[in-house]
Amino acid sequence: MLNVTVVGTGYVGLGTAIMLAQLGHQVTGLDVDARKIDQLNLGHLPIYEPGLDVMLAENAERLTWTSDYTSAIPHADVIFICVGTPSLPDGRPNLGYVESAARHIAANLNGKVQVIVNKSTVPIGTGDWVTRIIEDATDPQHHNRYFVVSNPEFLREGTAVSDSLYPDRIVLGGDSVALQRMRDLYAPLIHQNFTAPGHSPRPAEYTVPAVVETTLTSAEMIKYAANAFLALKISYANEIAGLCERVGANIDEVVSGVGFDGRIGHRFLAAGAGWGGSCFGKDTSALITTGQEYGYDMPILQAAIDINSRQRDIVLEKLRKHLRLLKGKRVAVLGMAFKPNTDDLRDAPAHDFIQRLTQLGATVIAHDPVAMPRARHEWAYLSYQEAPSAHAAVRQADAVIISTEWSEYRALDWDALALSMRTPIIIDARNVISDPLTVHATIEQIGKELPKPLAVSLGVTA
Ligand SMILES: NC(=O)c1ccc[n+]([C@@H]2O[C@H](COP(=O)([O-])OP(=O)(O)OC[C@H]3O[C@@H](n4cnc5c(N)ncnc54)[C@H](O)[C@@H]3O)[C@@H](O)[C@H]2O)c1
Ligand SMILES: O=c1ccn([C@@H]2O[C@H](COP(=O)(O)OP(=O)(O)O[C@H]3O[C@H](CO)[C@@H](O)[C@H](O)[C@H]3O)[C@@H](O)[C@H]2O)c(=O)[nH]1
Repeated sequence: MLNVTVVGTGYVGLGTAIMLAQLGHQVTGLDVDARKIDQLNLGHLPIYEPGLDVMLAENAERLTWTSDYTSAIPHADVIFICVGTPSLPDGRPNLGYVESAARHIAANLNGKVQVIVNKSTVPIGTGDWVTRIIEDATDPQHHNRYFVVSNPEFLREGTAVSDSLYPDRIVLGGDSVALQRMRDLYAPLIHQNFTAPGHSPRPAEYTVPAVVETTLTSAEMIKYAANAFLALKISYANEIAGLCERVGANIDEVVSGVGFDGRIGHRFLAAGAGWGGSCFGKDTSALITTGQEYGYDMPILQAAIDINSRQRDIVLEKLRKHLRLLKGKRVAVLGMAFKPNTDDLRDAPAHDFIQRLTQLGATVIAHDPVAMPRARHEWAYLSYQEAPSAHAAVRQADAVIISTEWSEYRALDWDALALSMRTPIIIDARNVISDPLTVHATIEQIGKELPKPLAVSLGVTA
């Protein structure tokens, strides 16, 4: 058992802290946001992440929450930095939170061997920079006792529990002494000999994670290269989807046929409204700006970003094709979170849809199964109305955009919903309607040319 402190209790910090407690470690979670710490001390999770609340309760005796660096750092064998690194306007990550965390950590180190782990996604070279911050602030006699490691995080929101407990790989970059401590820390995960929680059992096909040990620099690069490749894959699927629409092919059939090639695979080829979230946009931009700093263009990544932005325009164009003038129209937006099973609204396509529709004079009625309370604060500057259910959002609407593929939207009786609309125009930007030909509505999906709609009761046809 090791003493661990996790600095930053957002999506990654919470996942990390609670996972490490599940492995048997004694963990302190630290955040400067006192409201989050108060909530955690009451046993409440400040984010929505399926299964994490149960794991928090199950491991309560191994978890402590605080905002106080002086009590959280000195006793820790391993200190994780999990603070945010949001984009600056020029695309570079804002390292102010990392710097502040590093300075506070440095001021409270204890002179014994301690490992500081960068889990935040940080530009290449940040590990060395954090080392300098620590060395500048500490007694030179102790410098050979403090080690900085890069251990990037690969969890996805919505599946953070299983991604943390059953990862594909653990990437560890740094000096050999520090990596030995990291292997000790992760031993139950590496050998998969911890007690798995009942609500997230080990998947039958899962064995053990690969452990990839590298230099600090390579570990930092692995994180960006992985995210950029996933973003690229989705943009590629969206680009092919556009051509499918023009030549009469069907993207689902195309992806199915392409993905059976083991070199390509089926995952991350779902065409739709494009990628959102806090990572892909930020990390592709960061990689491009790193390239620029070294005089090296990265045109493939720029194309992935451009295609992703165009994809949001394409969704709105599909709407305007049928609705023409938006002024005075009532448009329902189903799904506000950037993906299902999270309340995270960062870079969600729905944000752009709501903003642009209201700018064009439409009234927007939005619904999300879990993200509406968060949107009330974070999107307070947008003018939309909330609906208590998907049914209520769609009733008497002139059109609906499905912007997030929540399973509850897949399960809706779309034919009945279409009947409740003023004009049944459905822009299914996530291809959730499995049998569009049975719905009496004008339906647009991504990457498919749908036959003419069934007779539409209120007269709008394609
Ligand atoms: N969200 C994801 O799915 C994901 C996955 C992998 C990697 N990452 C990376 O992990 C990092 C964290 O992302 P996140 O989504 O958890 O961010 P987040 O915004 O949800 O959480 C960051 C937390 O850090 C706290 N914080 C800021 N400055 C602090 C300081 N000086 N001391 C203590 N706490 C401080 C904030 O109050 C906040 O609670 C980012 O670099 C991100 O790119 C995120
Ligand atoms: O085939 C696909 C798969 C995803 N998406 C979209 O892509 C975005 C990102 O989805 P996902 O990757 O599942 O969610 P994140 O939680 O953002 O996770 C990504 O970003 C994290 C932060 O770096 C990494 O840790 C993860 O490995 C990486 O998958 C979402 O808007 C999805 O709707 C698609 O459009 N098509």
